[in-house]
Amino acid sequence: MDRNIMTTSADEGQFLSMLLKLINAKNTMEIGVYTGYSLLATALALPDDGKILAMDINRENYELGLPVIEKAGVAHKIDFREGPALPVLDQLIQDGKYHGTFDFIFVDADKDNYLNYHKRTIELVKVGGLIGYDNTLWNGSVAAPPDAPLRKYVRFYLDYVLEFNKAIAADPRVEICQLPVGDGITLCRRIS
Ligand SMILES: C[S@@+](CC[C@H](N)C(=O)[O-])C[C@H]1O[C@@H](n2cnc3c(N)ncnc32)[C@H](O)[C@@H]1O
Repeated sequence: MDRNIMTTSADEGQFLSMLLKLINAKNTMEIGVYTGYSLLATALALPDDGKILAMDINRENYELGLPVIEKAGVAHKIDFREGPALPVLDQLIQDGKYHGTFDFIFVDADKDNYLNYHKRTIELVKVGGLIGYDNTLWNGSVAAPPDAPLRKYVRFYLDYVLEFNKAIAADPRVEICQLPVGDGITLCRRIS
């Protein structure tokens, strides 16, 4: 199975929930929804008037998990947009009024676009706010020797993940912390 369509693990869901409560997040974004596991964890952790702008190229998978979100009574917090996330982010930036407005942005979509997402999310998250990038340990492959046997999809995205990890570590606009939760989550706190 393509790792791009697997769900966040239970420990990541618990971590997200705890984190969002700790930072009193209200206005959030999720890039890469799939069937909505991390979306549900986020929606449950936000206050009743909290918001999640959620994007995915596939609405069908989102709708598969939607009854669970509805049953949990948190669907009203979600604004789901079907389609590639980059044009939506560009639109928000162009609009102007969304600059520095998000408390938390969770990125869990196409790994080859993480740097493109970062160029945009850094403008949209508030100073002091957090961006979480999922899968930055990439099945442990980021620390594997060059000749390690890797599954095809892991090998395919490895260079993108390595490039992203290097770039984010050198970005003076954020302080980062890479956590060994699930498949690795890198938290970036915008500092300027
Ligand atoms: C790993 S899954 C997301 C899992 C979800 N966060 C969870 O925890 O259950 C990645 C998702 O990213 C979506 N995706 C891939 N490329 C995308 C793009 N360019 N824009 C928006 N979503 C995309 C896929 O359709 C897939 O549903």
